[in-house]
Amino acid sequence: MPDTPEKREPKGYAGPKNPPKKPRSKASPARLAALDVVRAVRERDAFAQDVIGTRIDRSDLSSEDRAFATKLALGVVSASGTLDEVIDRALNAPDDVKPDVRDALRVSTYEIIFLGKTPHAAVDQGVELVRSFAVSASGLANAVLRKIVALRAAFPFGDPMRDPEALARLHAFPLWLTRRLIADLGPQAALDFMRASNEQAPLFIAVNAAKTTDEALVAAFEKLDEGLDPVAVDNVRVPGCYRVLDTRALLLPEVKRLFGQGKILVSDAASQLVAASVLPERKPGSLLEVGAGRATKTILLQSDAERAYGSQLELTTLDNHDFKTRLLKERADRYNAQVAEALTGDALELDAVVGERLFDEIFIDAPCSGLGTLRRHPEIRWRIRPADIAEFARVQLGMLQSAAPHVAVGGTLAYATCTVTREENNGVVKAFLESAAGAGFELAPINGRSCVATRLYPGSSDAHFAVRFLRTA
Ligand SMILES: C[S@@+](CC[C@H](N)C(=O)[O-])C[C@H]1O[C@@H](n2cnc3c(N)ncnc32)[C@H](O)[C@@H]1O
Repeated sequence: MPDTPEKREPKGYAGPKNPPKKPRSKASPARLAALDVVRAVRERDAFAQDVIGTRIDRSDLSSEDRAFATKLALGVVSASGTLDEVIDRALNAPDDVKPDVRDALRVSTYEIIFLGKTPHAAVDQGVELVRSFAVSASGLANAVLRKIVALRAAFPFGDPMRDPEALARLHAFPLWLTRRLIADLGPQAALDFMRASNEQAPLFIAVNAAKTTDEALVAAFEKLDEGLDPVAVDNVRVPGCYRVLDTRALLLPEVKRLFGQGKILVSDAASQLVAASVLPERKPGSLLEVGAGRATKTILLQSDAERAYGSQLELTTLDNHDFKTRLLKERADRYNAQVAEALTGDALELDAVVGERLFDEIFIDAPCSGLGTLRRHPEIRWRIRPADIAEFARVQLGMLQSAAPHVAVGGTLAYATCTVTREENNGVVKAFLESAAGAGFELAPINGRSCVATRLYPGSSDAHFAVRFLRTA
Protein backbone atom coordinates (compact mmCIF):
# COMPACT_ATOMS: atom_id res chain seq x y z
CA MET A 1 0.00 0.00 0.00
CA PRO A 2 1.33 3.46 -0.72
CA ASP A 3 1.97 5.25 2.54
CA THR A 4 1.79 8.95 3.10
CA PRO A 5 3.17 11.12 5.85
CA GLU A 6 -0.23 12.14 7.14
CA LYS A 7 -1.07 8.51 7.90
CA ARG A 8 1.92 8.21 10.19
CA GLU A 9 2.30 9.36 13.75
CA PRO A 10 4.04 12.75 13.57
CA LYS A 11 7.19 13.22 15.63
CA GLY A 12 6.37 14.31 19.15
CA TYR A 13 2.73 13.37 18.66
CA ALA A 14 1.20 13.46 22.10
CA GLY A 15 -1.90 11.33 21.58
CA PRO A 16 -5.39 11.50 20.12
CA LYS A 17 -7.45 14.71 20.12
CA ASN A 18 -9.79 13.28 22.74
CA PRO A 19 -7.64 10.92 24.75
CA PRO A 20 -9.50 8.54 27.03
CA LYS A 21 -9.85 10.11 30.46
CA LYS A 22 -7.67 8.61 33.17
CA PRO A 23 -9.27 5.28 33.92
CA ARG A 24 -11.62 5.18 36.83
CA SER A 25 -12.19 1.60 35.86
CA LYS A 26 -10.61 -1.72 36.61
CA ALA A 27 -9.78 -2.46 32.97
CA SER A 28 -6.31 -3.98 32.69
CA PRO A 29 -3.48 -1.72 31.45
CA ALA A 30 -2.88 -3.97 28.43
CA ARG A 31 -6.52 -3.66 27.32
CA LEU A 32 -6.50 0.10 27.82
CA ALA A 33 -3.34 0.30 25.70
CA ALA A 34 -4.87 -1.90 22.98
CA LEU A 35 -8.00 0.29 22.99
CA ASP A 36 -5.83 3.38 22.62
CA VAL A 37 -4.21 1.88 19.50
CA VAL A 38 -7.51 0.70 17.99
CA ARG A 39 -9.00 4.15 18.47
CA ALA A 40 -6.00 5.95 16.99
CA VAL A 41 -5.97 3.65 13.94
CA ARG A 42 -9.64 4.47 13.32
CA GLU A 43 -9.54 8.19 14.09
CA ARG A 44 -6.31 8.95 12.25
CA ASP A 45 -6.52 6.37 9.47
CA ALA A 46 -3.11 5.34 10.82
CA PHE A 47 -1.02 2.20 10.46
CA ALA A 48 -1.43 -0.09 13.47
CA GLN A 49 2.29 -0.91 13.66
CA ASP A 50 3.23 2.76 13.77
CA VAL A 51 0.76 3.45 16.58
CA ILE A 52 1.90 0.35 18.47
CA GLY A 53 5.47 1.66 18.10
CA THR A 54 4.60 4.92 19.83
CA ARG A 55 1.86 3.88 22.26
CA ILE A 56 2.84 0.37 23.35
CA ASP A 57 6.53 -0.22 22.58
CA ARG A 58 7.51 3.01 24.31
CA SER A 59 5.09 2.62 27.21
CA ASP A 60 6.04 1.55 30.72
CA LEU A 61 3.91 -1.60 30.48
CA SER A 62 5.54 -4.85 31.58
CA SER A 63 6.84 -7.03 28.73
CA GLU A 64 3.91 -9.47 29.23
CA ASP A 65 1.40 -6.60 29.08
CA ARG A 66 3.10 -5.19 26.00
CA ALA A 67 2.92 -8.54 24.26
CA PHE A 68 -0.77 -8.96 25.14
CA ALA A 69 -1.66 -5.37 24.22
CA THR A 70 0.10 -5.80 20.85
CA LYS A 71 -1.65 -9.10 20.15
CA LEU A 72 -5.02 -7.57 21.04
CA ALA A 73 -4.49 -4.40 19.02
CA LEU A 74 -3.30 -6.26 15.90
CA GLY A 75 -6.08 -8.82 16.26
CA VAL A 76 -8.84 -6.25 16.69
CA VAL A 77 -7.67 -4.16 13.72
CA SER A 78 -7.34 -7.33 11.57
CA ALA A 79 -10.80 -8.56 12.47
CA SER A 80 -12.62 -5.23 12.73
CA GLY A 81 -15.20 -5.84 9.98
CA THR A 82 -16.17 -9.24 11.36
CA LEU A 83 -16.26 -7.89 14.91
CA ASP A 84 -18.62 -5.14 13.78
CA GLU A 85 -20.92 -7.70 12.19
CA VAL A 86 -21.05 -9.67 15.44
CA ILE A 87 -21.59 -6.52 17.52
CA ASP A 88 -24.40 -5.39 15.20
CA ARG A 89 -26.15 -8.74 15.68
CA ALA A 90 -26.27 -7.96 19.40
CA LEU A 91 -27.54 -4.40 19.05
CA ASN A 92 -31.04 -3.10 18.49
CA ALA A 93 -29.83 0.12 16.87
CA PRO A 94 -26.26 -0.36 15.63
CA ASP A 95 -26.00 3.20 14.26
CA ASP A 96 -26.59 4.68 17.72
CA VAL A 97 -23.36 3.32 19.18
CA LYS A 98 -20.67 6.00 19.36
CA PRO A 99 -17.43 5.09 17.55
CA ASP A 100 -15.30 5.11 20.72
CA VAL A 101 -17.77 2.80 22.50
CA ARG A 102 -17.69 0.53 19.46
CA ASP A 103 -13.87 0.45 19.64
CA ALA A 104 -14.07 -0.87 23.21
CA LEU A 105 -16.76 -3.39 22.26
CA ARG A 106 -14.51 -4.58 19.42
CA VAL A 107 -11.70 -5.30 21.87
CA SER A 108 -13.90 -7.42 24.12
CA THR A 109 -15.72 -9.08 21.23
CA TYR A 110 -12.34 -10.10 19.82
CA GLU A 111 -11.48 -11.69 23.14
CA ILE A 112 -14.81 -13.52 23.32
CA ILE A 113 -14.97 -14.75 19.72
CA PHE A 114 -11.33 -15.18 18.67
CA LEU A 115 -9.40 -15.67 21.90
CA GLY A 116 -12.01 -17.81 23.68
CA LYS A 117 -11.83 -15.70 26.82
CA THR A 118 -14.04 -16.94 29.67
CA PRO A 119 -17.41 -15.15 29.46
CA HIS A 120 -17.39 -13.61 32.91
CA ALA A 121 -13.90 -12.12 32.57
CA ALA A 122 -14.49 -10.88 29.02
CA VAL A 123 -17.79 -9.14 29.87
CA ASP A 124 -16.38 -7.72 33.08
CA GLN A 125 -13.28 -6.32 31.39
CA GLY A 126 -15.30 -5.04 28.43
CA VAL A 127 -17.62 -3.11 30.74
CA GLU A 128 -14.63 -1.69 32.61
CA LEU A 129 -13.06 -0.67 29.30
CA VAL A 130 -16.18 1.30 28.34
CA ARG A 131 -16.46 2.72 31.85
CA SER A 132 -12.90 4.07 31.51
CA PHE A 133 -14.14 6.85 29.21
CA ALA A 134 -17.97 6.64 29.04
CA VAL A 135 -19.53 5.65 32.36
CA SER A 136 -23.04 6.17 30.95
CA ALA A 137 -22.50 3.52 28.26
CA SER A 138 -21.36 0.78 30.64
CA GLY A 139 -24.90 -0.64 30.98
CA LEU A 140 -25.22 -0.94 27.21
CA ALA A 141 -21.78 -2.59 27.06
CA ASN A 142 -22.84 -5.11 29.66
CA ALA A 143 -26.02 -6.05 27.75
CA VAL A 144 -24.29 -6.24 24.34
CA LEU A 145 -21.34 -8.30 25.55
CA ARG A 146 -23.64 -10.77 27.31
CA LYS A 147 -25.53 -11.25 24.03
CA ILE A 148 -22.21 -11.77 22.22
CA VAL A 149 -21.22 -14.43 24.73
CA ALA A 150 -24.52 -16.16 23.90
CA LEU A 151 -23.79 -15.85 20.15
CA ARG A 152 -20.32 -17.37 20.50
CA ALA A 153 -21.45 -20.98 20.14
CA ALA A 154 -23.09 -20.25 16.76
CA PHE A 155 -20.09 -18.35 15.32
CA PRO A 156 -19.28 -18.28 12.33
CA PHE A 157 -23.03 -18.62 11.73
CA GLY A 158 -22.76 -21.30 9.01
CA ASP A 159 -20.56 -24.14 7.78
CA PRO A 160 -17.20 -22.74 6.65
CA MET A 161 -16.62 -25.82 4.48
CA ARG A 162 -19.64 -24.98 2.33
CA ASP A 163 -20.48 -21.38 2.97
CA PRO A 164 -17.94 -18.70 1.92
CA GLU A 165 -19.60 -16.17 4.24
CA ALA A 166 -18.97 -18.42 7.23
CA LEU A 167 -15.42 -19.09 6.03
CA ALA A 168 -14.81 -15.35 5.69
CA ARG A 169 -16.15 -14.75 9.22
CA LEU A 170 -14.17 -17.61 10.73
CA HIS A 171 -10.90 -16.05 9.54
CA ALA A 172 -12.13 -12.47 9.84
CA PHE A 173 -11.78 -11.60 6.15
CA PRO A 174 -14.11 -9.51 3.98
CA LEU A 175 -16.28 -11.80 1.86
CA TRP A 176 -15.15 -10.34 -1.48
CA LEU A 177 -11.50 -10.88 -0.54
CA THR A 178 -12.16 -14.45 0.59
CA ARG A 179 -13.77 -15.19 -2.77
CA ARG A 180 -10.91 -13.53 -4.59
CA LEU A 181 -8.24 -15.46 -2.66
CA ILE A 182 -9.99 -18.75 -3.41
CA ALA A 183 -10.20 -17.86 -7.09
CA ASP A 184 -6.57 -16.68 -7.31
CA LEU A 185 -4.78 -19.16 -5.04
CA GLY A 186 -7.06 -22.19 -4.95
CA PRO A 187 -9.06 -23.28 -1.87
CA GLN A 188 -6.25 -24.85 0.19
CA ALA A 189 -3.67 -22.11 -0.37
CA ALA A 190 -6.37 -19.49 0.30
CA LEU A 191 -7.20 -21.19 3.58
CA ASP A 192 -3.50 -21.36 4.55
CA PHE A 193 -3.17 -17.71 3.61
CA MET A 194 -6.13 -16.60 5.72
CA ARG A 195 -5.03 -18.67 8.72
CA ALA A 196 -1.46 -17.43 8.55
CA SER A 197 -2.60 -13.82 8.14
CA ASN A 198 -4.05 -14.05 11.65
CA GLU A 199 -0.81 -15.23 13.23
CA GLN A 200 2.10 -13.25 14.52
CA ALA A 201 4.74 -12.67 11.85
CA PRO A 202 8.19 -14.12 12.54
CA LEU A 203 11.00 -11.64 13.10
CA PHE A 204 13.71 -11.68 10.43
CA ILE A 205 16.85 -9.60 10.29
CA ALA A 206 19.26 -8.89 7.45
CA VAL A 207 23.00 -8.71 8.02
CA ASN A 208 24.31 -5.64 6.22
CA ALA A 209 27.39 -6.87 4.34
CA ALA A 210 28.41 -3.24 3.77
CA LYS A 211 29.14 -3.00 7.51
CA THR A 212 29.75 -6.46 8.94
CA THR A 213 29.85 -10.18 8.22
CA ASP A 214 27.48 -13.02 8.99
CA GLU A 215 30.16 -14.65 11.15
CA ALA A 216 30.59 -11.55 13.31
CA LEU A 217 26.85 -11.15 13.72
CA VAL A 218 26.22 -14.78 14.58
CA ALA A 219 29.07 -14.62 17.13
CA ALA A 220 27.56 -11.46 18.69
CA PHE A 221 24.18 -13.20 19.14
CA GLU A 222 25.84 -16.36 20.49
CA LYS A 223 27.64 -14.26 23.07
CA LEU A 224 24.27 -12.91 24.19
CA ASP A 225 22.88 -16.43 24.26
CA GLU A 226 20.23 -15.38 21.74
CA GLY A 227 19.15 -17.84 19.05
CA LEU A 228 19.44 -17.02 15.34
CA ASP A 229 18.38 -19.38 12.56
CA PRO A 230 19.68 -19.00 8.99
CA VAL A 231 16.66 -18.71 6.69
CA ALA A 232 15.78 -20.50 3.46
CA VAL A 233 12.60 -19.60 1.57
CA ASP A 234 11.27 -22.14 -0.95
CA ASN A 235 14.54 -24.06 -0.45
CA VAL A 236 16.64 -21.05 -1.44
CA ARG A 237 19.02 -19.84 1.30
CA VAL A 238 18.48 -16.12 1.62
CA PRO A 239 21.92 -14.51 1.94
CA GLY A 240 22.44 -12.75 5.26
CA CYS A 241 18.91 -13.51 6.47
CA TYR A 242 18.30 -14.84 9.98
CA ARG A 243 15.25 -15.48 12.07
CA VAL A 244 15.47 -14.09 15.60
CA LEU A 245 14.02 -16.81 17.81
CA ASP A 246 13.12 -14.59 20.76
CA THR A 247 11.85 -11.19 19.70
CA ARG A 248 12.74 -9.76 23.12
CA ALA A 249 16.37 -9.90 21.93
CA LEU A 250 15.65 -6.61 20.14
CA LEU A 251 15.34 -4.90 23.51
CA LEU A 252 18.90 -5.79 24.54
CA PRO A 253 21.25 -2.78 24.50
CA GLU A 254 23.90 -4.76 22.57
CA VAL A 255 21.38 -5.61 19.85
CA LYS A 256 20.07 -2.03 19.77
CA ARG A 257 23.67 -0.96 19.21
CA LEU A 258 23.98 -3.28 16.19
CA PHE A 259 20.91 -1.60 14.71
CA GLY A 260 22.23 1.84 15.57
CA GLN A 261 25.52 1.05 13.83
CA GLY A 262 23.66 -0.05 10.69
CA LYS A 263 24.98 -3.59 10.89
CA ILE A 264 21.54 -5.22 10.89
CA LEU A 265 18.05 -4.23 9.85
CA VAL A 266 14.63 -5.76 10.24
CA SER A 267 13.24 -6.99 6.94
CA ASP A 268 10.95 -9.84 6.02
CA ALA A 269 12.73 -12.89 4.58
CA ALA A 270 10.75 -12.71 1.32
CA SER A 271 11.73 -9.09 0.84
CA GLN A 272 15.38 -10.10 1.35
CA LEU A 273 14.94 -12.97 -1.09
CA VAL A 274 13.55 -10.61 -3.73
CA ALA A 275 16.45 -8.16 -3.36
CA ALA A 276 19.03 -10.93 -3.68
CA SER A 277 17.21 -12.60 -6.58
CA VAL A 278 16.82 -9.60 -8.87
CA LEU A 279 20.58 -9.08 -9.13
CA PRO A 280 22.01 -10.55 -12.34
CA GLU A 281 24.90 -13.05 -12.26
CA ARG A 282 27.35 -10.47 -13.58
CA LYS A 283 27.56 -7.09 -11.92
CA PRO A 284 25.48 -4.54 -13.88
CA GLY A 285 27.17 -1.24 -14.72
CA SER A 286 24.18 0.72 -13.44
CA LEU A 287 20.93 0.02 -11.64
CA LEU A 288 17.83 2.19 -11.26
CA GLU A 289 15.61 1.27 -8.32
CA VAL A 290 12.06 2.52 -8.89
CA GLY A 291 9.76 2.84 -5.84
CA ALA A 292 12.74 3.01 -3.51
CA GLY A 293 10.65 4.27 -0.57
CA ARG A 294 12.59 4.50 2.66
CA ALA A 295 15.58 2.52 1.38
CA THR A 296 15.01 -0.95 2.78
CA LYS A 297 15.59 -2.63 -0.59
CA THR A 298 18.28 -0.09 -1.43
CA ILE A 299 20.25 -1.24 1.61
CA LEU A 300 19.55 -4.89 0.85
CA LEU A 301 20.55 -4.50 -2.81
CA GLN A 302 23.89 -2.93 -1.89
CA SER A 303 24.49 -5.47 0.84
CA ASP A 304 23.75 -8.28 -1.65
CA ALA A 305 26.01 -6.61 -4.23
CA GLU A 306 28.85 -6.63 -1.67
CA ARG A 307 28.23 -10.34 -1.20
CA ALA A 308 27.77 -11.24 -4.86
CA TYR A 309 30.33 -8.98 -6.57
CA GLY A 310 32.59 -7.81 -3.75
CA SER A 311 31.59 -4.15 -4.34
CA GLN A 312 28.50 -1.96 -4.46
CA LEU A 313 26.43 -0.99 -7.49
CA GLU A 314 26.23 2.33 -9.30
CA LEU A 315 22.73 2.82 -7.90
CA THR A 316 20.15 5.50 -8.70
CA THR A 317 16.91 5.55 -6.73
CA LEU A 318 13.51 7.01 -7.56
CA ASP A 319 10.36 7.59 -5.54
CA ASN A 320 7.50 10.02 -6.09
CA HIS A 321 7.53 11.25 -2.47
CA ASP A 322 10.11 13.82 -1.55
CA PHE A 323 9.91 12.98 2.17
CA LYS A 324 10.78 9.37 1.36
CA THR A 325 13.75 10.42 -0.76
CA ARG A 326 15.04 12.46 2.18
CA LEU A 327 14.57 9.52 4.55
CA LEU A 328 16.20 7.21 2.03
CA LYS A 329 19.34 9.34 1.90
CA GLU A 330 19.63 9.45 5.70
CA ARG A 331 19.02 5.75 6.09
CA ALA A 332 21.28 4.67 3.20
CA ASP A 333 24.02 6.78 4.74
CA ARG A 334 23.68 5.10 8.12
CA TYR A 335 23.87 1.67 6.48
CA ASN A 336 26.75 2.67 4.21
CA ALA A 337 24.64 1.88 1.13
CA GLN A 338 26.00 4.00 -1.69
CA VAL A 339 23.40 5.96 -3.66
CA ALA A 340 24.78 7.75 -6.69
CA GLU A 341 21.62 9.79 -7.17
CA ALA A 342 18.37 9.84 -5.18
CA LEU A 343 15.64 11.18 -7.47
CA THR A 344 12.10 12.27 -6.70
CA GLY A 345 9.69 11.99 -9.60
CA ASP A 346 6.91 10.05 -11.27
CA ALA A 347 7.93 6.63 -12.55
CA LEU A 348 4.95 6.73 -14.92
CA GLU A 349 6.74 9.57 -16.71
CA LEU A 350 10.28 8.24 -16.51
CA ASP A 351 11.44 10.13 -19.62
CA ALA A 352 10.76 13.39 -17.79
CA VAL A 353 12.85 12.23 -14.83
CA VAL A 354 15.89 10.58 -16.43
CA GLY A 355 15.82 11.91 -19.99
CA GLU A 356 17.24 9.37 -22.43
CA ARG A 357 19.44 7.57 -19.92
CA LEU A 358 19.76 3.80 -20.16
CA PHE A 359 20.41 1.45 -17.23
CA ASP A 360 21.81 -2.07 -17.23
CA GLU A 361 19.09 -2.99 -14.78
CA ILE A 362 15.88 -1.34 -13.65
CA PHE A 363 14.20 -2.81 -10.58
CA ILE A 364 10.61 -1.78 -9.90
CA ASP A 365 9.51 -2.37 -6.31
CA ALA A 366 5.94 -1.57 -7.22
CA PRO A 367 3.19 0.00 -5.12
CA CYS A 368 0.64 -2.78 -4.61
CA SER A 369 -2.29 -3.95 -2.51
CA GLY A 370 0.19 -5.33 0.07
CA LEU A 371 -1.94 -8.38 0.83
CA GLY A 372 1.16 -10.52 1.35
CA THR A 373 1.99 -8.45 4.42
CA LEU A 374 -1.34 -8.58 6.26
CA ARG A 375 0.29 -9.86 9.47
CA ARG A 376 2.32 -6.66 9.67
CA HIS A 377 -0.27 -4.32 8.14
CA PRO A 378 -3.60 -5.53 9.55
CA GLU A 379 -5.50 -2.36 8.59
CA ILE A 380 -5.14 -3.18 4.86
CA ARG A 381 -7.65 -6.04 5.11
CA TRP A 382 -10.68 -3.82 5.69
CA ARG A 383 -9.45 -0.69 3.87
CA ILE A 384 -8.69 -2.24 0.50
CA ARG A 385 -11.48 -2.36 -2.11
CA PRO A 386 -11.69 -4.43 -5.32
CA ALA A 387 -11.31 -1.27 -7.39
CA ASP A 388 -8.00 -0.51 -5.62
CA ILE A 389 -6.53 -3.74 -6.98
CA ALA A 390 -7.44 -2.81 -10.54
CA GLU A 391 -5.93 0.64 -9.99
CA PHE A 392 -2.69 -0.81 -8.61
CA ALA A 393 -2.46 -3.10 -11.65
CA ARG A 394 -2.92 -0.11 -13.96
CA VAL A 395 -0.11 1.80 -12.25
CA GLN A 396 2.17 -1.26 -12.15
CA LEU A 397 1.76 -1.87 -15.87
CA GLY A 398 2.34 1.81 -16.54
CA MET A 399 5.58 1.73 -14.52
CA LEU A 400 6.87 -1.25 -16.48
CA GLN A 401 5.96 0.34 -19.81
CA SER A 402 7.54 3.62 -18.84
CA ALA A 403 10.74 1.90 -17.64
CA ALA A 404 11.13 -0.48 -20.60
CA PRO A 405 12.78 1.96 -23.06
CA HIS A 406 15.36 2.86 -20.40
CA VAL A 407 16.74 -0.69 -20.08
CA ALA A 408 19.89 -1.22 -22.16
CA VAL A 409 19.73 -4.10 -24.68
CA GLY A 410 21.08 -7.18 -22.86
CA GLY A 411 19.99 -5.66 -19.55
CA THR A 412 17.20 -6.69 -17.19
CA LEU A 413 13.95 -5.22 -15.97
CA ALA A 414 12.85 -6.68 -12.63
CA TYR A 415 9.37 -6.29 -11.16
CA ALA A 416 8.29 -7.08 -7.59
CA THR A 417 5.19 -6.80 -5.42
CA CYS A 418 4.25 -7.88 -1.91
CA THR A 419 0.84 -9.18 -2.84
CA VAL A 420 -0.85 -12.33 -4.07
CA THR A 421 -3.56 -11.16 -6.47
CA ARG A 422 -3.24 -12.61 -9.94
CA GLU A 423 -4.22 -9.26 -11.44
CA GLU A 424 -1.17 -7.49 -9.92
CA ASN A 425 1.30 -10.35 -10.44
CA ASN A 426 0.97 -12.67 -13.44
CA GLY A 427 -1.72 -10.42 -14.90
CA VAL A 428 0.63 -7.45 -15.09
CA VAL A 429 3.49 -9.61 -16.41
CA LYS A 430 1.27 -10.93 -19.21
CA ALA A 431 -0.14 -7.51 -20.06
CA PHE A 432 3.39 -6.06 -20.23
CA LEU A 433 4.73 -8.78 -22.50
CA GLU A 434 1.71 -8.42 -24.78
CA SER A 435 2.03 -4.63 -24.97
CA ALA A 436 4.13 -2.70 -27.49
CA ALA A 437 6.55 -1.64 -24.73
CA GLY A 438 7.12 -5.29 -23.82
CA ALA A 439 8.23 -6.25 -27.33
CA GLY A 440 11.94 -7.04 -27.12
CA PHE A 441 11.61 -8.42 -23.57
CA GLU A 442 11.37 -12.03 -22.49
CA LEU A 443 10.99 -13.61 -19.09
CA ALA A 444 14.35 -14.62 -17.65
CA PRO A 445 14.73 -17.29 -14.96
CA ILE A 446 14.96 -16.13 -11.39
CA ASN A 447 16.56 -18.62 -8.96
CA GLY A 448 16.11 -21.20 -11.73
CA ARG A 449 12.33 -20.65 -11.82
CA SER A 450 9.96 -18.47 -13.79
CA CYS A 451 9.22 -16.22 -10.80
CA VAL A 452 9.64 -15.75 -7.08
CA ALA A 453 6.21 -16.32 -5.50
CA THR A 454 6.51 -16.94 -1.80
CA ARG A 455 3.41 -18.22 -0.07
CA LEU A 456 1.93 -17.29 3.26
CA TYR A 457 1.40 -20.18 5.64
CA PRO A 458 1.91 -20.49 9.40
CA GLY A 459 5.52 -19.60 10.31
CA SER A 460 6.39 -18.47 6.76
CA SER A 461 7.86 -15.29 5.38
CA ASP A 462 5.46 -12.77 3.86
CA ALA A 463 4.05 -13.43 0.38
CA HIS A 464 6.08 -11.58 -2.25
CA PHE A 465 6.31 -11.88 -6.02
CA ALA A 466 9.13 -11.06 -8.43
CA VAL A 467 10.06 -11.64 -12.06
CA ARG A 468 12.94 -10.61 -14.31
CA PHE A 469 12.61 -9.67 -17.96
CA LEU A 470 15.63 -9.71 -20.25
CA ARG A 471 15.83 -7.07 -22.95
CA THR A 472 16.87 -8.93 -26.06
CA ALA A 473 16.22 -6.29 -28.72
C1 LIG B 1 6.37 -1.22 -2.26
S1 LIG B 1 6.73 0.40 -1.89
C2 LIG B 1 8.49 0.39 -1.91
C3 LIG B 1 9.16 -0.14 -0.72
C4 LIG B 1 10.65 0.16 -0.72
N1 LIG B 1 11.29 -0.27 -1.94
C5 LIG B 1 11.33 -0.48 0.46
O1 LIG B 1 12.02 -1.48 0.28
O2 LIG B 1 11.12 0.03 1.56
C6 LIG B 1 6.41 1.24 -3.40
C7 LIG B 1 6.97 2.62 -3.49
O3 LIG B 1 6.60 3.15 -4.77
C8 LIG B 1 6.42 4.54 -4.61
N2 LIG B 1 5.60 5.00 -5.76
C9 LIG B 1 4.27 4.87 -5.93
N3 LIG B 1 3.89 5.40 -7.10
C10 LIG B 1 5.00 5.89 -7.68
C11 LIG B 1 5.25 6.59 -8.89
N4 LIG B 1 4.27 6.88 -9.76
N5 LIG B 1 6.52 6.96 -9.15
C12 LIG B 1 7.53 6.68 -8.29
N6 LIG B 1 7.34 6.02 -7.13
C13 LIG B 1 6.09 5.63 -6.84
C14 LIG B 1 5.76 4.68 -3.26
O4 LIG B 1 5.96 5.96 -2.73
C15 LIG B 1 6.45 3.59 -2.45
O5 LIG B 1 7.53 4.10 -1.72
